Amino acid sequence: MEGRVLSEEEMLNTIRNGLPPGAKPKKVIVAGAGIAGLVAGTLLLDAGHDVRILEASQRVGGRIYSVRSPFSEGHHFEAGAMRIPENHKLVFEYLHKFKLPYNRFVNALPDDLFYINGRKVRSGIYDKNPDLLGFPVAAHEKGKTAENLLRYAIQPLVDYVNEDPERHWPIIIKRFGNYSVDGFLKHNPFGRSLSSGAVDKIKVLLSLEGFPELSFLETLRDILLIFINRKMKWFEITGGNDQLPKAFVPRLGDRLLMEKRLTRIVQGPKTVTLYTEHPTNRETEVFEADRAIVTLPFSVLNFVQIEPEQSLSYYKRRAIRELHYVPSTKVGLQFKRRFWEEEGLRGGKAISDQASRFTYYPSHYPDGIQSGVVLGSYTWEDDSNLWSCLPNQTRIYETLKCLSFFHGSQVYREFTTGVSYCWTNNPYAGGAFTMFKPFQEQEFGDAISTPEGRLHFAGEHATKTHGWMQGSIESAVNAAHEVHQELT
Ligand SMILES: Cc1cc2nc3c(=O)[nH]c(=O)nc-3n(C[C@H](O)[C@H](O)[C@H](O)COP(=O)(O)OP(=O)(O)OC[C@H]3O[C@@H](n4cnc5c(N)ncnc54)[C@H](O)[C@@H]3O)c2cc1C
Ligand SMILES: O=C(O)C(=O)Cc1ccccc1
Repeated sequence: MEGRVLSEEEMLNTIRNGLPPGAKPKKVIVAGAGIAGLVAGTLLLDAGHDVRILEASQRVGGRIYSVRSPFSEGHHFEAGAMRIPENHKLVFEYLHKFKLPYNRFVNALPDDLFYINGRKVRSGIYDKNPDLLGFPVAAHEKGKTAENLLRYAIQPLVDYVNEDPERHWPIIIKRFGNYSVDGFLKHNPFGRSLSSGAVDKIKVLLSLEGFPELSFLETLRDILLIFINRKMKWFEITGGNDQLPKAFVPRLGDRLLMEKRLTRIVQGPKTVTLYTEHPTNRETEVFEADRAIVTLPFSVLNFVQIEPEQSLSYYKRRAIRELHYVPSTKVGLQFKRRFWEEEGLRGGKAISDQASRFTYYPSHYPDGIQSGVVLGSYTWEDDSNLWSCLPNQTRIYETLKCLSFFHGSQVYREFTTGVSYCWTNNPYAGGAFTMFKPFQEQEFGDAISTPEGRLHFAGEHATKTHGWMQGSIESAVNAAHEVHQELT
């Protein structure tokens, strides 16, 4: 990201101690009350600026969304952000700041269930005999797990980055930013090409199946280097991740203005003006400020008129038009009894080549109850598009059908209620998170976060940590520093 190179230590220090003193107070409008808007707004308010946050919906949190209805007994399911890797220090800094309790999110177990190519195998058994799943790999690829095969393909790249990440990542992006997932694995630039069967094995087992045409480097950075790290510990906020965005509300009070959908921005010589509309009664309002921080996903920002158009650079306007948003659908199902635990699944997951793809079992539930909520299906990209065309009840029925392949007909007897959520259909998100397509990172990656006139930009798209709460917080701290230090 050009112009914003705060180190992790500087960002942690800002969260702990606030923005540096002495800046001239400004009128600041923040568009969007997701975690990025809440962080940026609170930091600037605490530093003495006159802040308002405009949010289109009726809740804070955006893509952090703990769904509690129609579940009973204190249950919920995470329609958005569900797990926090231990190295996402900015997220934990806020969990500690707000004294929010958190517990382990059990991302993988040796008892994880695979139901692939018509074969049902436990993860631990598959590790010992990777050919059990029947992928048509080449002779020299036999006996290797999906992780082994991936590590073989990416090791020269990983070694080069690890030599000097700061200097080498930009070189890697220039050299390999045009590779897709399929392209890099099947036409490997290091002479380590994999067969189609081996690439399919990687995509099905390492959750890349939805991403074949996306930027390989992006999937490497956002998914592979994190998810294949078996030593990584994962966490979740006990009782629901929405407690994090909600924790900002008391400090913001009436500076948080809900049901104000941003429709137009006009940049003037001395001020910036934001126009909003009430989502239902269409009442319009006007807000003028010295600076504005836009945290809307670029997907939905396409519906906001920004004037004069030339006040945005060509590359920024192109990024807003072209940046890719990953579709994602989740289905949460409540059961009377946590039958999966009898199969060793206290947390952990099931991976299938059925439409459900990924299933996650609860790592935690309210004390003293027998029931449990399972994330029955979690899909991305093309896999999610299969579900977005279905009504809620059909999604629930189809997910139960997939789960019955793992757990038998008891799933129907134990099922009590469920709900699904499709981010493609959310008018304030337009998808789950950003991921670059080939070439996009080199062509306009740096333009995403750069300020333009009196407009600043934050959100998960405005970092290189796409798809994580950590990325949103990184971008928010950087944007808050930018606005704070501007002289006018
Ligand atoms: C399915 C899914 C799974 C995920 N899993 C994880 C995970 O496990 N761990 C993790 O760390 N992260 C995960 N993430 C990513 C994480 O949720 C996001 O990176 C983060 O919440 C984004 O925050 P944000 O503030 O950048 O954007 P958002 O949360 O999208 O906030 C933008 C806000 O702007 C509002 N808005 C939109 N349009 C307008 C408008 N016109 N006017 C006014 N307001 C508007 C929206 O309502 C929203 O509140 C996941 C996301 C999804 C969708
Ligand atoms: O952990 C998850 O489920 C996420 O959605 C995080 C993520 C971020 C970027 C790519 C894929 C998944």
